[in-house]
Amino acid sequence: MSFRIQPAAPARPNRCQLFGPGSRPALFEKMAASAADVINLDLEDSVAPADKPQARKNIIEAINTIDWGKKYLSVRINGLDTPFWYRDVVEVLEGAGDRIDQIMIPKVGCAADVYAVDALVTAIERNMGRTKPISLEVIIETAAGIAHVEEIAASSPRLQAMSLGAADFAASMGMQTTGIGGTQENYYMYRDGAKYWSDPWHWAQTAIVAACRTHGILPVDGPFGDFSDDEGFRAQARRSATLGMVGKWAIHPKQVALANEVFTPSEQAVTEAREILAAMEEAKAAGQGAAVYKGRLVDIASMRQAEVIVRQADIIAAS
Ligand SMILES: CCC(=O)SCCNC(=O)CCNC(=O)[C@H](O)C(C)(C)COP(=O)(O)OP(=O)(O)OC[C@H]1O[C@@H](n2cnc3c(N)ncnc32)[C@H](O)[C@@H]1OP(=O)(O)O
Ligand SMILES: O=CC(=O)O
Ligand SMILES: [Mg+2]
Repeated sequence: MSFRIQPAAPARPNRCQLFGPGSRPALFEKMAASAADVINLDLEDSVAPADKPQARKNIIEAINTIDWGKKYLSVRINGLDTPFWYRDVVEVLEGAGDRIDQIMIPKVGCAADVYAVDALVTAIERNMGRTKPISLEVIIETAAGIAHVEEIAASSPRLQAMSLGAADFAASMGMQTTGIGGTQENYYMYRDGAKYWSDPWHWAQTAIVAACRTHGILPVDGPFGDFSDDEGFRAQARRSATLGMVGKWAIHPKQVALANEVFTPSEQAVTEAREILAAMEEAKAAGQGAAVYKGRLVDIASMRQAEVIVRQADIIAAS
């Protein structure tokens, strides 16, 4: 227990983050027309080193000229272990005007990584007289990142979201797989001649969710590489939603509808949540802290659970 009240995460929809390489400007209009809540224009791993300068120019032009509607607009910079990141921040923030909302920092390994970017962003904002603050999101995708996840979650008031990056995470951890998210063939229990697949991403996801929820940050599931496997994507996304994550990346446009489907609470779930709240209001009016709803116990903790679902639905409805 703690006397501190857990801070709420930002009240904006973050069901799907659609990625596109900064070196493929032909995709930008399509990204803007998609149903993703968040757009991530990439300067990092989907852009070859020689293309980084042109990708920055493409992104700046796109931010300034395309109608992005209500989308939350984020640019993924290069990691702090590269010579590219500072120019990414300076050029994009100086060139992109007020429409850009967020900078995504990949491969964050400690709180000081976020501090360094925060310091640079703050200096640029002051120099430009920018009044709308830039927010930050980070990717946990290294052994150091997951080892320091809690201090990273606490690192900056600008920090709004944290994703698990399954591809780099697997590489950094030395995992014996080239699969990006989802079921891994060799990660199974064996009994009586049958295999039971388990979830190798589970513990990293729960560590991220706990750190995020402690500090009022949106926990997000990262990429699912096999974009021809809709059911695999759905299963991964449903596990993430059940664990407390609010959304998932799309690395191909066909994944956007799948993520929106999973991370939008169903009508049935919302109705049930509202009925639980009503049942508990009735119970409270009768001086009771517990009640029976559809044959099962509900009490004041059930109200908090129901409120999570109602809040998600309200945020989406208001967007
Ligand atoms: C894994 C670790 C990470 O860091 S993931 C994040 C970084 N990676 C990325 O940003 C990659 C994003 N995705 C892509 O670059 C492309 O979707 C890849 C996977 C290469 C596939 O491209 P392509 O072969 O063109 O796909 P396709 O022919 O099936 O496309 C069908 C229609 O959809 C379009 N499309 C493609 N990608 C996007 C996208 N990211 N956003 C919006 N639209 C996209 C295509 O242009 C094509 O459109 P049309 O039907 O021809 O009009
Ligand atoms: O950046 C994402 C990843 O999976 O790696
Ligand atoms: Mg990565």
